[in-house]
Amino acid sequence: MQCFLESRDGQHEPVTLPDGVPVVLGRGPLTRVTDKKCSRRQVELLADYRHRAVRVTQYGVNPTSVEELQLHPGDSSTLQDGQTLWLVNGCYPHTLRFLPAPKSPRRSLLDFFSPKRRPLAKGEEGWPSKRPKAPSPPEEQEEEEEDSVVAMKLRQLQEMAASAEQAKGGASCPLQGEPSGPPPHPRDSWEEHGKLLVFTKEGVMPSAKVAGFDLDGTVITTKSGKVFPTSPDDWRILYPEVPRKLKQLQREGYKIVIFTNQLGISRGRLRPEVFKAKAEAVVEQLGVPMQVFVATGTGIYRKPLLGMWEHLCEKANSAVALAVQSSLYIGDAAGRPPNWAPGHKKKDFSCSDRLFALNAGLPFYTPEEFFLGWAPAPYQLPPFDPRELDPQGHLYDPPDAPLVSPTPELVVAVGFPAAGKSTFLKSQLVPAGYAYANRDTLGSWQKCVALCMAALQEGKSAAVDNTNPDPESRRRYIECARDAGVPCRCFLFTATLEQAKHNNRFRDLTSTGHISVTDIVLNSYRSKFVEPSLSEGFAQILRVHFVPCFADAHQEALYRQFSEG
Ligand SMILES: Nc1ncnc2c1ncn2[C@@H]1O[C@H](COP(=O)(O)OP(=O)(O)OP(=O)(O)O)[C@@H](O)[C@H]1O
Repeated sequence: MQCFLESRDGQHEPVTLPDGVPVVLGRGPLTRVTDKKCSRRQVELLADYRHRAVRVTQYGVNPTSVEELQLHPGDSSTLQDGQTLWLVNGCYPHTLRFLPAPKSPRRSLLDFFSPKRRPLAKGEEGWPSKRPKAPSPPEEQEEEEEDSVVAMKLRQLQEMAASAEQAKGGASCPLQGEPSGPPPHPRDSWEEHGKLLVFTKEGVMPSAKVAGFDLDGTVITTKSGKVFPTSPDDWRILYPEVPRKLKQLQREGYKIVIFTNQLGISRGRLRPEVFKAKAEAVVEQLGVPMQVFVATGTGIYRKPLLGMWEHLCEKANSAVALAVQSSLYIGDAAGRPPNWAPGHKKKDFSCSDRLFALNAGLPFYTPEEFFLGWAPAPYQLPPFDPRELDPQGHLYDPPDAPLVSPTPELVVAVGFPAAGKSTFLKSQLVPAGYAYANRDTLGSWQKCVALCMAALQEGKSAAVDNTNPDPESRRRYIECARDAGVPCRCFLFTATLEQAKHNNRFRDLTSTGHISVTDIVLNSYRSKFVEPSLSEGFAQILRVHFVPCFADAHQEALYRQFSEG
């Protein structure tokens, strides 16, 4: 028996629903849904093969429907074989299919899977608006025929995955749910993907359920008692419970994976061979086949960013889809405050493990909670939460002020580096004809003043895109506007220091040609900052808020991850 959720409008390949393993679906690459009304974690689906049904639980804000029944957040309902699930707001219909062993198809695959059907909205002709009638024998036959075609398509995908693996010299890896089951990893191996190293121990099995662990402070600690190891063999297993618990997880079908940040490697403080030998020795001592992901530098692989997790999902689990809600992640960088438990005086050095789990949607535990059964400790998340930014938020205050002036003016930006000044001015003012002055590109503030003066004399407006933290830096432009006889407005960008740091990291990851801003530069802005005031000579001060807007879903997914612990 196999169970699939099939996109009725052919938007994506059928999603496998393993028996008893919760699968969370929503906006994202799996469903190809980009609609913001659909949460990334819209519904949880739990298949029950014995009753040929799936329990649907809504997590998202907007309604998911099971046939005619509209759910609310937290509601659950049962989806039966052949029934339709509308992912959100009556859109994105999916049919539940339980398949017996595949039969040989009587129809071409292409008949069923292509050409792509146009997405239909709920109620539109061609989609059931009511529960389907009890199938009569001919309908049953028709359904069986489609079923076998779906099954064959899946088999074909499996064969493609297997032959791709073979072509790479790896083992053939059937998709999850096939009777033969994926084979274990044949031999110990290391792979390198830029700033990512991956060790796979002989015998590792792919699985939908992953038990992920941080390394230092979670699975091992130093023998010396120092915070940092004093030599390559300065390590020991953190708690005696660790190997026992890992073996139990393995017996329960979890794949054990370690995710570790080792910035020292790219900083030249730790030789990769030395760390590799240590990782292999730790795995050996734990006595369980596992994978070890090592982020050797900054960038997308470094926790809390999801590069390592995504690599596991996409390239290192033999095409077996991961069930995030049934997986878990354990780490000691959990944002716990000082004295979080008796005898634990120090606060956690960071929150990056908890944030990594939050970014991935993984259930999270500290080592003490997981291995020792302690009660959850208090913790603090960073002050800036990229998940909370509202794309419908209002852009500036006061809201009744004109954004663009019909008569010439000079606009002076004030804000942290990476607050979003250039993006805003280039998208809002430059298209309206404002000349644009930026010290980074022109080279000096004198050249900025000259460019503004020239534009104003031509009867054009101008905008100055510098941080301008204090009255002295702003005065040059106020005087320039006064000399030209035009008003000068201040656009104060309200993004906080924490958000500016996040934006800066995002910019480093997504664009080239901009020098990364250091914390020293950001802190220098903060210490120089003097709130702009009308008394400096501004005609108006507009407070400009950061309203997120992204080129595509991939960029948004990256921006909305916590990027530093
Ligand atoms: N509204 C927005 N939505 C999403 N991302 C944004 C938005 N505004 C800016 N960003 C991103 O934030 C980063 C910093 O933005 P930007 O370069 O505009 O800042 P800035 O204040 O001009 O920086 P600097 O002073 O260092 O030149 C960029 O990666 C940009 O793509």
